[in-house]
Amino acid sequence: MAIFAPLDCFIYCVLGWFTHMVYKTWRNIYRDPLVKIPGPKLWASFRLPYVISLWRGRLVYGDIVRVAPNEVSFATEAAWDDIYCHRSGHSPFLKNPIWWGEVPGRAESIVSASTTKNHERLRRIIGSCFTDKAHVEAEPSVQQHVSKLIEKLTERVSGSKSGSYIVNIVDWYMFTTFDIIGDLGFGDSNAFGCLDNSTYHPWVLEIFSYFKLGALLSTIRFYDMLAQVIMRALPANMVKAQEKNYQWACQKVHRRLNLEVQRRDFMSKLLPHFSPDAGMGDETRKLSPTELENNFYVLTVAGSETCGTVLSGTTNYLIKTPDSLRSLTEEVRGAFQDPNMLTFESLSKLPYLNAVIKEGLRLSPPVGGALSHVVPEGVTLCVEFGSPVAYTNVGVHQWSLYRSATKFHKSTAFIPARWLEPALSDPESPYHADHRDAVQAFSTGTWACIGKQLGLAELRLILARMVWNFDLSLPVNGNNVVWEKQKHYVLVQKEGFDVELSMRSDLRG
Ligand code: HEM
Repeated sequence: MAIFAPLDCFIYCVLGWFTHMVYKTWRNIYRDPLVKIPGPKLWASFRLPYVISLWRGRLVYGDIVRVAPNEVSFATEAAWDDIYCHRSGHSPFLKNPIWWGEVPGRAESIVSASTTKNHERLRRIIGSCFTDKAHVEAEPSVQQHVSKLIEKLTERVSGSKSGSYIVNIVDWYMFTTFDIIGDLGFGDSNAFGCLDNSTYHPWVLEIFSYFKLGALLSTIRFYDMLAQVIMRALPANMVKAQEKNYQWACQKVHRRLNLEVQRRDFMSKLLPHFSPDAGMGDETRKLSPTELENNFYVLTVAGSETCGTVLSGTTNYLIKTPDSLRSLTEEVRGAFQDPNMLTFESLSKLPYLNAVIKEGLRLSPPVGGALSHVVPEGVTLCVEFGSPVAYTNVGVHQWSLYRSATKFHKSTAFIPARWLEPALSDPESPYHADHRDAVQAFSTGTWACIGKQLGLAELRLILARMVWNFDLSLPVNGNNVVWEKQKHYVLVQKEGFDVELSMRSDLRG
């Protein structure tokens, strides 16, 4: 009987692995059902180039691109419906579990629900926080925090000898959006106290660091064994800090749960759907305590960072396109003599403000990369490229779609007019043929943003109050940021930038 020495065994293993890799690469490039889909051969051969690109915070571009052996990124309007909307007679394209893996000890949330049934159930329950009635009831809280933002900035501007004050506006927007969500979510108008203290609450800062870390760790899940090793090797203090961060939010939830007050916040809407004894496994059941905790955690993050990004991006473009800023300022000031007249309802009717926001969502979507879903069996997608591609990861790449020169005239320029007359109805307008329906920054279909109405109302109110109260400009010596040069780790890694604020001349005291 031949006995292999350990060195021989090792060499045979390496040779075997090498042969397997060569075969796999050859098959990925020449025999895979996705071979007809355009994309760099290297990316089609291995997942590593895609992972490296994500690690570097860079997004990939192209209309339909095979970005990894089993992943295709779409920048086409049709893909919105194909991937994210219910298609009669077809199974749904479920979320890619790589990005929404289970966290041990936590119940599923609306964004991580692994089955359609549980997602439907959670969406129905959480939807009670976002009805038209809930929207009206949320307005006083939102108004209160936006007024505080203006008050704090006014103090700074009026206290400055030069008559103007330079602020890192990203921070101030984030202070505001987190304070709003802290109030609506935890029923505590000072849950984070960012505006009052003019600084980030430590919990918020920690959350920011987890965005990047979470995205990086998710990419490791593409390599199952490596992921297991790395997850086990994570420093204990890091894991502990993350758990502490989560527990802080849970405590806030329980504090609110025990408050015997009538508040028109998210909890007041969820209480009828909550039961401390709710068990698992029954799709009609009420929210259990751990579900309540995790879903509040998700709402807090989903409802703040996103709005902060769009406000920051839109302002960044506005201060660099003075004509747009002037038109917006004139519209808002011309429509309202008093800041109390700026309401959810009245602002929803301002054409230029809404065009500015649409353009802001186009050029600074909070989730720029593709929201990855998995193709179910028996479904065809992008038929021009061949056979059905079951189990392929697919998603609409918002950043590529919205900046595509074939879909938008002067696609990288900030032009609110593309959303208004005459662009809408005049075929002579260079913007008439723009693919406006392609812009779905809130996503669409089954998993679309449940907080869209609230998000839009916040964007309108904050932007409108800013230009109603202040003259905004790009400071000569301030910290500037080119929005499109920032890195993306699923969400935009926002760098702060400065805006110069001065009181509008007729309000100077
Ligand atoms: C400008 C503001 C916002 C933008 C652009 C935005 C964008 C998005 C996008 C793209 C998704 C889809 C995510 C996915 O498929 O995984 C989403 C989902 C979601 N958003 Fe928003 N969002 C915004 C504001 C808000 C606000 C204010 C809230 C709540 C307070 C919120 C709560 C949620 C929730 C709970 C989901 C998950 C929905 C589901 O899976 O059924 N969002 N949002």
